[in-house]
Amino acid sequence: MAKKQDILALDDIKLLVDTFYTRVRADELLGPIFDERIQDRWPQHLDIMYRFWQTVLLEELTYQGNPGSKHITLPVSNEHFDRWISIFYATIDELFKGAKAEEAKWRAQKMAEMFSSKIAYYQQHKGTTIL
Ligand code: HEM
Repeated sequence: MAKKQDILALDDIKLLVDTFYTRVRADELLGPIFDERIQDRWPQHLDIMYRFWQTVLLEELTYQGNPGSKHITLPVSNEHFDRWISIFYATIDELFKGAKAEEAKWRAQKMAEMFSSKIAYYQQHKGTTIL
């Protein structure tokens, strides 16, 4: 197998995103939640996620959006975020190695913590957001 490299270009981002969401869709816990919300918009979702990670990791500013608002009403809890993070980390570690690969895991973990606390607040306060 070829030696693992860091996430350096858009093709690397596409490989990461495609591999990760193929696994997410096949996962019995997360797959139905994504499919229920995204339905037939998977090509668009993948394109948004290429842009998101391109902006975060490569500093090429192609993503504009408000990810928090897309997650707040999802029927998820810590269990779902733990699964998301575990699939994401495994995908990164299998495909890449280096500073950007570590940064991707760190960023995802921070966003998971933020989404998870906002969602918990929303669920406990009958639909009030703190966004
Ligand atoms: C339980 C965990 C998660 C679930 C179930 C989930 C689900 C979703 C779904 C269904 C969408 C599409 C929303 C739509 O188009 O209507 C989405 C978008 C997105 N997610 Fe997540 N997500 C999770 C965790 C995360 C984490 C940890 C990150 C951090 C990198 C993340 C980043 C994003 C971004 C950037 C978008 C695009 C928002 C936009 O349209 O601008 N998600 N997520």
